[in-house]
Amino acid sequence: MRSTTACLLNGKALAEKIQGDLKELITILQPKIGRPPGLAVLMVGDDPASAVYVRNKERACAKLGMASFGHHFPGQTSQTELEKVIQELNQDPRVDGILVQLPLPPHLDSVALLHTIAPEKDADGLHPMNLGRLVRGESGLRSCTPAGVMRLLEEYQIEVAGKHAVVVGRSILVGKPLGLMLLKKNATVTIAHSRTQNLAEITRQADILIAAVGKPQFITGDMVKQGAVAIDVGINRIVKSDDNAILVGDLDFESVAPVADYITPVPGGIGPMTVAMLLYNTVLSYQDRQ
Ligand SMILES: Nc1nc(=O)c2c([nH]1)NC[C@@H]1CN(c3ccc(C(=O)N[C@@H](CCC(=O)O)C(=O)O)cc3)C=[N+]21
Repeated sequence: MRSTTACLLNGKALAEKIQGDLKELITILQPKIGRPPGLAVLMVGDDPASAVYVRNKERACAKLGMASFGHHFPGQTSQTELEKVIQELNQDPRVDGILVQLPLPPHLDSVALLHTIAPEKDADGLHPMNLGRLVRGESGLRSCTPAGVMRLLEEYQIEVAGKHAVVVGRSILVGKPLGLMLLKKNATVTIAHSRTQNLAEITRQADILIAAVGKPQFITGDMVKQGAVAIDVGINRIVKSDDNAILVGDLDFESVAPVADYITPVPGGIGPMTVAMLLYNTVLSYQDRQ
């Protein structure tokens, strides 16, 4: 047994630093451009977790001097109506970034909606044009959560080239784009998922292990190699026996931290980085559209 525990990758602190830098950049750009950057956030229905994230995003915008345009629709809003709103936002000169909060109610076709967003305003990097650029290794707007993971690794000067990165989870929001970003940085990438056989055998090979499965405390210490970098993308609200709710990740922090060299906490890890990268994308598109 080692007596040491992993070094914490402080996403909250880095997110604050990034937002401070963006605020300064906005102060310089705004007199030239004549308006602040604007982010439109579309939310459909009343998922309480989504409502919290949307509020966080709007608060962060306000702190930076950005304009946010919140569009909250009832759960039964039609595809056609949402597409119409997105088309108007595409044309709206005050709007630099458009984000459709996922997941959407099941009657809506989220892929078709994401296709409606103008690629240059696609703050979430989920339009096929931006995903295609990512596949080709070209520059473009990048999905916020995976971009946040890469930025955090960079900040702590964690070597990616040549390392074995194992991403657990294959979602379009995180797993797939993150696999491509790691590949671009010359990692050897494995994407594991719910149908992977002998998962622990594979995760134990990871120099960099990323948990993005959406299952609370799913990855335990015995699945992690000594000295690995453990990144937790999960955010799960669980209710304890005393009825208090707490946030936990997809990593079992207690058992992973003693084994890993670096670990991200939840909260305070990748969550705040996601918000910072969303604001970063919006400011990039603000700068580029002039
Ligand atoms: N189109 C789309 N893009 C997204 O980026 C997107 C989405 N849909 N749907 C939902 C998920 C979730 N998400 C989070 C953002 C910030 C925190 C965050 O700030 N978390 C804080 C704690 C927040 C709390 O206390 O609940 C932390 O980890 O420290 C968490 C989760 C973005 N998502």
